[in-house]
Amino acid sequence: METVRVGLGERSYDILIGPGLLGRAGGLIGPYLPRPFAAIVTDETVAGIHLEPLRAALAAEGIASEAVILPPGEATKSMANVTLVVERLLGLKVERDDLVIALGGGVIGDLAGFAAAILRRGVGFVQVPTTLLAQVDSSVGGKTGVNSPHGKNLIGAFHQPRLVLADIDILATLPPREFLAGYAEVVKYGLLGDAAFFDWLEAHGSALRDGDTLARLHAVRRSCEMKADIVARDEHERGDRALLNLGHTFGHALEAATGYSARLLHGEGVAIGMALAFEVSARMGLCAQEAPSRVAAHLAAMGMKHRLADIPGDLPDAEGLIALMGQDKKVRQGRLTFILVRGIGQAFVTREADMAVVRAVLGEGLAAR
Ligand SMILES: NC(=O)c1ccc[n+]([C@@H]2O[C@H](COP(=O)([O-])OP(=O)(O)OC[C@H]3O[C@@H](n4cnc5c(N)ncnc54)[C@H](O)[C@@H]3O)[C@@H](O)[C@H]2O)c1
Ligand SMILES: O=C(O)C(=O)C[C@@H](O)[C@H](O)[C@H](O)COP(=O)(O)O
Ligand SMILES: [Zn+2]
Repeated sequence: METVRVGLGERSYDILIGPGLLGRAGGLIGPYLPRPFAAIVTDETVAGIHLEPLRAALAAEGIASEAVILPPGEATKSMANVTLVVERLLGLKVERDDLVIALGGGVIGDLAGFAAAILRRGVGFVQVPTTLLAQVDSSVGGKTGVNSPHGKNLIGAFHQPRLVLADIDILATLPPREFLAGYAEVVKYGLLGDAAFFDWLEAHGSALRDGDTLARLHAVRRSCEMKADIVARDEHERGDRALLNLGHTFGHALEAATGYSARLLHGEGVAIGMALAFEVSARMGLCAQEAPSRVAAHLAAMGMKHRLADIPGDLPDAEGLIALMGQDKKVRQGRLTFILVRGIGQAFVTREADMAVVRAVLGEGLAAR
């Protein structure tokens, strides 16, 4: 088992990464519980595979548990479900000092974390991420929340978990499409700040995809190290943390345009958004033209969606997509913020993107559909 520490003063916590952690959950979570009880929030798909092993591991250490089970999918991340979860947790008499366990992907982690943040004005929670995306990204850093009809993640709170348990073995049951969507956020770390990690992913991405445990362990650990470092520097996204949003200004607009449906998973939108951010950067003369080609080549080699043409069904035109970006949380004084690049591993945050270039890149991508 490896440990990555998120250094946030009195809100610091450990990310434990390794195989077989779910079976040890009772022993690992027990020390954080004031009484032998935990409430678990999960979704139907994850519950069918991993809930009973978790409950058995807790019971083995004398910890009783109750579960709240939601439907799977991005549409679950709504205020209606926050209300439902909070009311169920209150019904279970979850106390201020109890812990909520989020067992699932980013949808469950974001929603359960937000429910914990507002329950009795804040109870603690533990992340047990079950997707690659959640292990490398959403379970770390304390961004919790849900979508609004106005846009992605617009309602939420910063609420750090007390502990993250990333069991690598759990990824064995993840469908390939979900694995690749999570892999987009892994690639993001290389592209935003670690060119050597991107080199490593080019060499080992297929082994990782095909189930190599050591490769998965390395990718999850390196991703968590990078995220922990950025979050410790800028917990509330006043500056550098926005680097973690590489590809997301585009990606979130695409998710809104596809109705938060199975047409486009979050990670798929991020992969396409990163390819667009690299293309915009090259056209603005910020980076060499080889950079977007290299990014697109790796995403394609992994079998990932990486072009607007890869999204099924209708999409708004370029103006429509730019209008959707208007609700992005990084908008300041009406100006869009983009994460652009000077090369692989050299991302930066800017409000000076050339909107004519953005419009042209979107227009060409849409025309190729
Ligand atoms: N808070 C953050 O910092 C942050 C970071 C990145 C993404 N996110 C959010 O995360 C969400 C996406 O998360 P996600 O990609 O994990 O999606 P998800 O939570 O919808 O999970 C993907 C699908 O896989 C299923 N699943 C989960 N684990 C499984 C397993 N081990 N075996 C089989 N099936 C399994 C789920 O039931 C679901 O159908 C988005 O809402 C995104 O906005 C948040
Ligand atoms: O942790 C962060 O900060 C991120 O930006 C990570 C992203 O991968 C993630 O999708 C996050 O939820 C996006 O945040 P938002 O503030 O743009 O909604
Ligand atoms: Zn993301």
